Amino acid sequence: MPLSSNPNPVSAALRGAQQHFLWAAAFSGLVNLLYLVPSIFMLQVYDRVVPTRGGATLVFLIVILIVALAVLSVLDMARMRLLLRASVRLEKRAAPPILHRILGATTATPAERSAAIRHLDTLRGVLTGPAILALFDAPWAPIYIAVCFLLHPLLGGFALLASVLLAGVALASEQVTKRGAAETQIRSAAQGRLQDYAVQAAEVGRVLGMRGAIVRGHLERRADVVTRQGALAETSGAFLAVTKFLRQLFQSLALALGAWLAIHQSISMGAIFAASLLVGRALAPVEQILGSWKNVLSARASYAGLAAFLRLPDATAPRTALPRPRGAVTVAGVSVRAPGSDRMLLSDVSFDVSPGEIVALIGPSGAGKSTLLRVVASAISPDRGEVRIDGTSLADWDREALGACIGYTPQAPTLFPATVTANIARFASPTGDAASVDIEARVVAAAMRAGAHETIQRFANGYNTPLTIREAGGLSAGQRQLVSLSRALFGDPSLLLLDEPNAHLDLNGEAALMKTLASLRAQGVAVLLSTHRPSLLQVADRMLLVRDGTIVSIVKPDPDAAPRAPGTLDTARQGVGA
Ligand SMILES: Nc1ncnc2c1ncn2[C@@H]1O[C@H](COP(=O)(O)OP(=O)(O)OP(=O)(O)O)[C@@H](O)[C@H]1O
Repeated sequence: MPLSSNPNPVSAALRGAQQHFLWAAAFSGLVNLLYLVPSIFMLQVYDRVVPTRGGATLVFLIVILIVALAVLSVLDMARMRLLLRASVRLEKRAAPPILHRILGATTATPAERSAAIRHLDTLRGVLTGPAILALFDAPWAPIYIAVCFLLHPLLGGFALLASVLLAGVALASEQVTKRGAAETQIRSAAQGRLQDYAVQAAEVGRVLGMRGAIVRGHLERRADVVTRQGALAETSGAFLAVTKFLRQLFQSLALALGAWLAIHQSISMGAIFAASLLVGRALAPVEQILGSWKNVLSARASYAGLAAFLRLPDATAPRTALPRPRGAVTVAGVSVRAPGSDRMLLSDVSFDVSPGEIVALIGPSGAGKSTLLRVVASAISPDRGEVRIDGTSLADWDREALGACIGYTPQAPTLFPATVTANIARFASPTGDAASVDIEARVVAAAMRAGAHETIQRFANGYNTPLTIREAGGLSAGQRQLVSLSRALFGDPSLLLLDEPNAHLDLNGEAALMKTLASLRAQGVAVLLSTHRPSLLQVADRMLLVRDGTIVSIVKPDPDAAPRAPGTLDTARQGVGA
């Protein structure tokens, strides 16, 4: 499916479900016409059956009533089913591009990402909730008012006035609660995210005696949200109470007006009760809409939120297919600004990495090494400048195709809650037994190259060990790094981007990594890595010293120099920087 052909798949999906909405609207018209039947029944019973004592007429009227009410129920069910289908269609058409965008939009904040799918769920829920039925019923209120006019112009005028008054209350409610509802929703979502994070960080909080302070912070934010929600519920509750009061009053006043008109022999006895029923029916949608106004508001906010989210640039949108890259990297004048501020994390950085070359980024903490690697990996987009792979700008590569040829280990080895094999294979799905065997063989080969094979074999279920969401996947930091490295080497990448790949490795792991890097270089793989430990520099062809977001010098290691001992990187840095 073309994921980027339509910038807003939600509106496209809703437009695609137009037929369903049109039929639901048509059925609503019929349903609302049939709602008139009880009023007509009452009119006929009072005006025809009682005065004439016509038993046969009564039976006939009852049969008509039963048939009409049965048809009404069937139509009601049919329109509900149509709306259900529209919501399924929305899920099918909008969920895939939204999920792709959630993972693909490089400029989205975590809050925007997690809100996006919630917005879709809210919209889907509203499509099958009471609010939409009330919205479908509302346009038919004029029918009842028109019938009231047919009974007597005064009754019609009264029904019209009552509807306008109730609609006014609904509009006032919307105006008063709109801003508060949006603000409460934002604060409640932020509170939820902070709470989730605190759960993940509970261990550190407990050990460092921070629990009391963390709980206090949560309670303050919760109290704020609860107060706002309470105030909102109070306001909308008051509007709902006023609406209920007015509707009941208007319904009874309609009866009184009918009686007065009957006394003056302007209408029949039956019309008294029919008028009351009709006015009640005309006012019901207003009350229903007000009762589910919160849902209508959140649906509107969700639609706007999704539309804004879908306008964010998507680096992973499919592009024209290009041949498999050789891995030649060109970084040209790249600058990156800290999100939401003017602070430069990278300023006008330029360099290149050739196939078969190992380039190491070194420099003090916070210098910008990880940021640079993330830009080259296309995890974030630069504010200025560009990165080209084999001469083609990253923006023009198909990210899925390019990603399959890149090996990347982020600074924190992020693994997924799945088996070790699935993690290393990047969730590659076999389409037959042979393909399955092939994937397993490639997973083992990647793990062997990363020096992770023996370690993985010692896991409880070897390569089939499922990693969990909690407790860092159930692996030690070094084990996670080995699995992350294996994943980077899966699929014979032509470009390796390794952010401190040896930070948690023991001496054996580090030696295996150096051997693997040397052999990958011989195979023509381009490697860009960052490290604080000197050992990896022994295999580097060039070192770029990064400081304050710029490359301050480029150094080629002296092949005749004695191997550096651990801990001598700072001295080396000072040397290269001089
Ligand atoms: N998401 C972010 N928002 C704002 N500033 C950020 C963000 N990520 C990183 N930075 C800032 O960017 C600068 C460079 O960080 P980066 O992680 O690239 O440094 P590094 O050289 O990799 O450091 P280290 O060696 O400690 O890993 C730091 O000053 C950091 O505070």
